[in-house]
Amino acid sequence: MAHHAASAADLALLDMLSALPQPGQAPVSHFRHAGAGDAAAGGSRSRSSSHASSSSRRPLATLTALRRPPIDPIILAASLSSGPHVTRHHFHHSYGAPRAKPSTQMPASERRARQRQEAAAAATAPAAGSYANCDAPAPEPEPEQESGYFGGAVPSVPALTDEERALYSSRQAPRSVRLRLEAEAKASRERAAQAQAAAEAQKSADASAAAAPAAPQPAAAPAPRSKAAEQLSEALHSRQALISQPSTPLHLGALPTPGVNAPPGQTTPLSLAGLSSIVRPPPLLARCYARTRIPTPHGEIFCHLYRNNRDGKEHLALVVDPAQNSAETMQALEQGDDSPRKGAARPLRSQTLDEVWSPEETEMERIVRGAYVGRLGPSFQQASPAAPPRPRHSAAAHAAARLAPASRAAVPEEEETAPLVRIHSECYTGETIGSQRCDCGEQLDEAIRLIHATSTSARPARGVIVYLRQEGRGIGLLDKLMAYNLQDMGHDTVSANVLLGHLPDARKYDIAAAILRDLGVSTCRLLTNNPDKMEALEREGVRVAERVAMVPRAWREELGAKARRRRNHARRAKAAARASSSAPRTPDGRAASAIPRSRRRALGAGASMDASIISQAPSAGAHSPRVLSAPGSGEASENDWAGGEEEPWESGSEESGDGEAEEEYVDHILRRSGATMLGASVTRGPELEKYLRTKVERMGHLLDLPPHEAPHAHAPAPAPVTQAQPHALSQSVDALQIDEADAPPATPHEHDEEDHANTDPDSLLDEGELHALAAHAADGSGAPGTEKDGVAATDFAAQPQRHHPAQQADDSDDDAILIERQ
Ligand SMILES: Nc1nc2c(ncn2[C@@H]2O[C@H](COP(=O)(O)OP(=O)(O)OP(=O)(O)O)[C@@H](O)[C@H]2O)c(=O)[nH]1
Repeated sequence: MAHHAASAADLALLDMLSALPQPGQAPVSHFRHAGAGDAAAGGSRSRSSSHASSSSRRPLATLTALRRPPIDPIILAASLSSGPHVTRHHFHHSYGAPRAKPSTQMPASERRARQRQEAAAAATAPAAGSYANCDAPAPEPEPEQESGYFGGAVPSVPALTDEERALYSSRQAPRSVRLRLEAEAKASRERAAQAQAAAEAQKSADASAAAAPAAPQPAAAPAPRSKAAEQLSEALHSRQALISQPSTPLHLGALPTPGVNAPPGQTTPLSLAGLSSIVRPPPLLARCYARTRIPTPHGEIFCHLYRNNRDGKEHLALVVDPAQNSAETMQALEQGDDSPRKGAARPLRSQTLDEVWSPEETEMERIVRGAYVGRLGPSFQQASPAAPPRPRHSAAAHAAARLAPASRAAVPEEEETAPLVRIHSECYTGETIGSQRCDCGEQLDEAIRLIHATSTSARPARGVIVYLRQEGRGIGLLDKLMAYNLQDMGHDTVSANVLLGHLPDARKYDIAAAILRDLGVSTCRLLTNNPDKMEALEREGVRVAERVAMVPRAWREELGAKARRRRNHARRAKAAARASSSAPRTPDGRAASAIPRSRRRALGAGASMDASIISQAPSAGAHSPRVLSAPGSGEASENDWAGGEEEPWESGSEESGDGEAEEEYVDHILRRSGATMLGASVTRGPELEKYLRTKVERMGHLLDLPPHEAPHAHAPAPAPVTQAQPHALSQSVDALQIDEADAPPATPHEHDEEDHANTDPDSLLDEGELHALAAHAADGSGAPGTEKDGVAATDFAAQPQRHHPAQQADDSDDDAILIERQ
């Protein structure tokens, strides 16, 4: 590097850095902010002696303006103590004789004269402290009293201790070494290429001159490599070997994630330098750190907390499978009987949880983190059989193994027992504060409920919800909140994401697949409408045997109600004719008219909500969702939830007065639906409709829009908004306004329909109904079915109450209910 003379500013800076305190004065590195005491001290100080103090103290105004010390004390301390390689050009140089620093208070004429003097001196001799002195012989030591900047004795710099050296020394090789290594690596690459070319040339020459084989060319002797280069290449090779051998047992050990609480005494191949990031990310490893039982209103689940070496987040798996705690099954697994008994599914049990993390780990420690069998109790604590770390396969290896002919033969049996799986992404707003902008809370609740609903007399419920911490489709809560503001300005979820510089969906599912693999899930029935999730899982080696649709509750309710209204109309006409001869009675002998209207409405709505467990009508296609059977409704029903066929609980309920279907409904609607979270009941509203429509129309979600949501012929689907459209925002707001203006006015008939729907007996319970039910329970005539399940109707009066337009129309009905009761 070319050396140049230091300017006056350079010197001023160096002076300040190297200013050392006079005896009895505060050291430079203290940088005390000037307080009242300082001000007083400063005030009494003479101007001539203010040099040192101006270095160690800064005027109050400057400090206040900067709000920080003038020089970072840490950097200063590091440069003062870290040794020659850091401060070579400053610390080890002689600065020559001290020179007075131009004071800002100096008269201008004096200052200019001084500068002229300095310039003349600089022109004739190398400036003190300049790089020109680098290789000059060390100057004669000057008398001590003259060598100090202040004319006083300069205390010698204490020698560095080893600890300090270790603390401050850079771990990066000096640039010269790095350049040399690079050059060597390049040269060796070139030599290898030359050798290969020579070998190929030789081969072809051999082939052409078969009769007279040419004398072998002497191979180019490999140039001797430096030790550092050898080490580097060795580390790279072992890293690559690790990655290319997916079946090598990889003990998770200390994950390279900050804050990860790794079990002690484990070493990991991942600790091989930071070189992995140069080559490619290390193999994904996910480990279950804790498992615990959570009783939910839907049933028991086991919450597993996973950590991984990819994103530093704690993801969860909610597992439903009573078999996971069976000591017998675990024993069989321990003895190497990996194959499930005929017809029985392999328990959904975390492999990493049962591993022994260190030889020092006690049984109690294992139990506390969840590695136990049976049901924990004060007098029962049994650790799970200690599993040795088993080889974990990469996604690619898993996918390859799955496609092997032997495992293909096993697929049909697997399909039968494949657990219901949902990959759910965190949504604070939807799940925790009950946002009606999305249906995330509802979907999580529905997934837990559906998994429990798979329980039959022959087979217990079995399924997993992988709860990924990918808030806002992977863009984080902050950006999601900003996306909501853009949505309020007229954008949809896709264009809002794009405007914020994200993909419409920035999520990944590799960690979800790793978690599923750890739980022993290789084939699943996936609860989703999102084709990306299915593809991602397949790519990661988890087979999606079937898609089970997630139909928004509001849509099911609405469409089911419409169909039922048509059917019930005819029925009511028949019933009215019969009513004239004999009044219908309830199972407990009361006349139907004695049942509060709210309850009758609730009973009528049963069909729609029970239809919630029936997936979307099957249609042609590889991923057509299968219809799930309703709990207690017997066999799987092929009913079209949107309305053609009669639902099982409807048949005869009006005619026979059988209260079973009604109780089933009350059980479901009051105890189960929306029981887990604030935002989990039924999500509704125009914003939700827009959210869902965007998913279907712009993100390819496999969901049929209900008739009122189907795109209007006059309103073309909005074009995708890209970052290149500067006026995208205003265009889209305009489009929104046009949309509204273009909408055909509602006919009086439509209004009738809407009012009818709002007060229709098929609609869900609203606030008034809940109050009425609570009051009914309080006067001793609690709804049958609610008490049967151990949940009093009064409990539900305390449930979060929803306000929606339908409710206003219902208010008058609620008055009627109260009057009826009196
Ligand atoms: N960026 C963005 N994300 C949203 C918005 N509304 C909801 N989300 C997020 O979208 C995610 C919803 O994901 P999932 O519940 O897995 O559902 P999905 O991807 O729609 O697919 P399904 O499996 O069919 O339910 C959650 O992380 C929400 O936080 C929005 O307006 N913008």
